[in-house]
Amino acid sequence: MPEVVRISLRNRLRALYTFQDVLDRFDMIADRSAGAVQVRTSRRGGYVVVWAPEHVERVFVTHQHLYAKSAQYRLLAVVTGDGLLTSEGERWSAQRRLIQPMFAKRHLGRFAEHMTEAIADFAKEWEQLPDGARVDAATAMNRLTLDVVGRALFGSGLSEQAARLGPVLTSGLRVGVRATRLQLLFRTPPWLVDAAHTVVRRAPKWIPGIRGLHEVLTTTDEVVESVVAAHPGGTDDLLGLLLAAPMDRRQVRDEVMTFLLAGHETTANGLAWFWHLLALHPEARARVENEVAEVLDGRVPTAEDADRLVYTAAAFQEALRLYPPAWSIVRTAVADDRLGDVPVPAGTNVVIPVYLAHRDPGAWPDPDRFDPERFLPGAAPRRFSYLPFGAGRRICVGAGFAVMEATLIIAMLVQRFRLEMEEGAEVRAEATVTLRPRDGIPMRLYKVV
Ligand code: HEM
Repeated sequence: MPEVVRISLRNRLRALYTFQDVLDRFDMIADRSAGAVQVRTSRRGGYVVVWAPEHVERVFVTHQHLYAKSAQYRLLAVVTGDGLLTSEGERWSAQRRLIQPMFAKRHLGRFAEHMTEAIADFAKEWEQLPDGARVDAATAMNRLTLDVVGRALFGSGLSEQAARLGPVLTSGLRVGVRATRLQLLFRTPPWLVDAAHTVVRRAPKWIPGIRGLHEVLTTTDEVVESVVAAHPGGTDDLLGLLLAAPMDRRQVRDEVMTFLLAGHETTANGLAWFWHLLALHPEARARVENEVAEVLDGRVPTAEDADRLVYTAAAFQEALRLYPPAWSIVRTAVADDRLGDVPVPAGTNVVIPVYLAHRDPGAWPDPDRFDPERFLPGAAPRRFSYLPFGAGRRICVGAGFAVMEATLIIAMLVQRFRLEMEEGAEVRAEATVTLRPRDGIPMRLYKVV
């Protein structure tokens, strides 16, 4: 008999309106052993949660044709249009073929310069602060990663434009969180999700929530259009590569929005958790500091250096294990299937709780312990138990970009600063679109030179 977990209407409403910690619910599910459970939200409604590696492989790889991206992505498409993250079928494969080479190793090397310029500017600001100044690592990393992705996209000349988008993207994400919860908890019919596009663009602004979304859409459209118009073309930033590829302006706009949205909050949250973990583990911190000093000897790092900072990159990957920014990934079955004992009729949402897979004691000995050695060369994590970037053909196209970016950020900040946790600070994870620290990561900043 498949495991069945029931969730009452009262709890669903609480989850929707109070952002009550969904992770607690995951812990409850984790007590079950089969790695696949059915969650009932009403007599007929519900979803399936799977985290055993064989089920994860089936959904993402061997039977991926039976699973489409869930309707929550269609909601996101209100903002990102037909970008790589939200499109499906032929359109998606054509775009993936064009875009994947832009994230190839040889281009990453060129992005590294934009990255280190952005990090150096950010470090200059921190250098102005008095020793022991209080900083929120989460807000700081958000600002920095938006600048990094903005420069990689538009080149350094247009990076202030990306900064204008910061607050707008944050409010867009907030609306997205509510919409996603609603969709998962109440099984919104697909026609209603599709209608959301028209409703949001045409509805009167006085309706609660609509004004915010209108602002997100108009500001982003305006900024992206002005940046595309001002771009000289023929350059090797991402926008230059997109403009040189055979795609129309609308598609370029959608991909720019996709990179901005998919490429900054995730990396920022991964880094925020990294600084928190590093401050709690002085031994690991000493190893990172020593490696950075040995490999760089005080220099600005290059893309090749990022490859040599193996312990530093491993520590970041370990932070992504304990606090995966994409804490769950959802697919919708397009035909009937079965995952172990659990029947999956067409139309069912299948949730892969990445957070749970990353703390499964069967895959990770002493799973709650921060141990970067798990990712050093030679250590082989169990397949389909490490999913910070997803898996299969829809795996994150920016994974290499993100790991290089994080490694460069860590190296350049460790060269100049040491971050300690603020005394008495309480840090709590909150599962929204990304897994973020609910009240930030309050830290104290000390200069090391
Ligand atoms: C630590 C940082 C990051 C994390 C944790 C992350 C996570 C993910 C995950 C889990 C997916 C798969 C979603 C699914 O299968 O439903 C994904 C897809 C994607 N990510 Fe990332 N991401 C990160 C950084 C980036 C960056 C820096 C970029 C671009 C500059 C980016 C662009 C994308 C795009 C375009 C997709 C869609 C790929 C496709 O469907 O073909 N991501 N990301």
